[in-house]
Amino acid sequence: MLEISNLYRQFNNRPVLKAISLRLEPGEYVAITGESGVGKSTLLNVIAGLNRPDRGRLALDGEDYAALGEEALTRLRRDKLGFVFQAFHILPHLTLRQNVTLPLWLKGQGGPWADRQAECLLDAVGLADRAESWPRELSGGEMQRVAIARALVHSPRLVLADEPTGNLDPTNAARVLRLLGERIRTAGSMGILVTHSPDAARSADRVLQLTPEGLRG
Ligand SMILES: Nc1ncnc2c1ncn2[C@@H]1O[C@H](COP(=O)(O)OP(=O)(O)OP(=O)(O)O)[C@@H](O)[C@H]1O
Repeated sequence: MLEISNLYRQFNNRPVLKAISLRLEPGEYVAITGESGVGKSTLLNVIAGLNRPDRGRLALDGEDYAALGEEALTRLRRDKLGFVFQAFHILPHLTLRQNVTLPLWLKGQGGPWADRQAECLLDAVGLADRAESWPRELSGGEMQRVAIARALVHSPRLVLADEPTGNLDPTNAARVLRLLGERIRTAGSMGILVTHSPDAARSADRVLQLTPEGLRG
């Protein structure tokens, strides 16, 4: 379960996140929409433990972030989170298969089994025949699909996806949204999708609106 209560975060004395509360049960998948600059990416970064809140409680499966040092937070991120960033963060010196396998390597799960998981995910995002390609050979949308495959390969407890269909055509967007929803619901994990797209938001179970006053919906 993800529990967020009364979270605040400001930058240079300017409040960005104010009184944010959210509770996600296993198997739940929500979309967060809201105006540009309202703090959606900041909220995902705080939930990912990449950014500490100024106030408020944040706990994943009962583990309170405030009680975790940097090393423990890194471990939580590695073991329990799958993150699709707006700037994909695909490693240029690894092939697509290696990029997608990376979260499994980091958990100490390498070898043929891990390769098969990566191939399965690359297939699911329509890139089965590109496993040995290098990131420099990819289009923006292909890169985005690799990032989604990598975020899901280790069956994380919580998937955080920041505008994951921003660079995709309607067919691939629908494919990726279906994959995200299916994986989260069948694995009983949790998902937060940040998007400006009403179509993408509708693919989640609930749509929440981030406003300067908090999360509504
Ligand atoms: N490290 C930082 N230092 C200072 N200000 C920041 C920092 N990170 C974010 N902000 C500010 O916080 C506000 C929220 O940014 P954020 O990227 O979370 O918005 P967003 O809702 O995701 O926007 P968009 O929909 O345009 O991607 C912005 O005004 C941004 O300038």
